[in-house]
Amino acid sequence: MKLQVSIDLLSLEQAMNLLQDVAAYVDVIEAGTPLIKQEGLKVVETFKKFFPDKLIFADMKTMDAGELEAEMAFKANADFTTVLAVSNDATIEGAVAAARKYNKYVTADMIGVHDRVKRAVELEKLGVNYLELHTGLDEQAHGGVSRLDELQTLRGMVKIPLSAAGGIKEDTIQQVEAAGAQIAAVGAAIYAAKSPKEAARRIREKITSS
Ligand SMILES: O=C([C@H](O)CO)[C@H](O)[C@H](O)COP(=O)(O)O
Repeated sequence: MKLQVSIDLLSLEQAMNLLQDVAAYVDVIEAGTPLIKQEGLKVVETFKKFFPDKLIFADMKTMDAGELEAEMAFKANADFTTVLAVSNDATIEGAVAAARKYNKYVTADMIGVHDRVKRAVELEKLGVNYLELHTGLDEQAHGGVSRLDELQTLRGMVKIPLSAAGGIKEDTIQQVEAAGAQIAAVGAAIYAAKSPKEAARRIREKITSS
């Protein structure tokens, strides 16, 4: 399982400072949606420029204009972009077309989807590369927790790789891996830790495969 650091900080400077400490422990660097909205896609370009060996994940959370927004992310050197699973199939198809054109990946973020099994099967047919089971920050603030049981269910339903995001911590990372995620996205448990470097190192240590 790959470890992704989700950077929901609000400035490129803060993000780069964080990465000096934690990049060595992660496989994927995520430019969080608020960070992209605050600073623009230059964050994605900068991450790739300074960390060319890492996969760069642009959390665009595209809801419309799928091909256009995915292309914007890939032109900024993202390896992954996200499209919201709740969006129209035409939006998903547009993002998939851009991913194929640039030979990159599109992840469908399942945030807000009610029938996740049904939508997962549809998304696989639409050609997305990854499915992200995601408990968003607002949902977490209202008691939402990681959906490990659903991760296992989806693992049995679709062949494409699964990623997990939302509230993953040092003491749950092994359950995420055991449930069948190929990527675990960890945000606050790293960037808001007293020592982000130590937190990232400990989380990395708990992952058995790579
Ligand atoms: O995608 C995210 C959220 O929608 C805000 O951008 C987070 O990066 C993702 O939920 C992981 O963050 P943590 O829950 O802090 O681990």
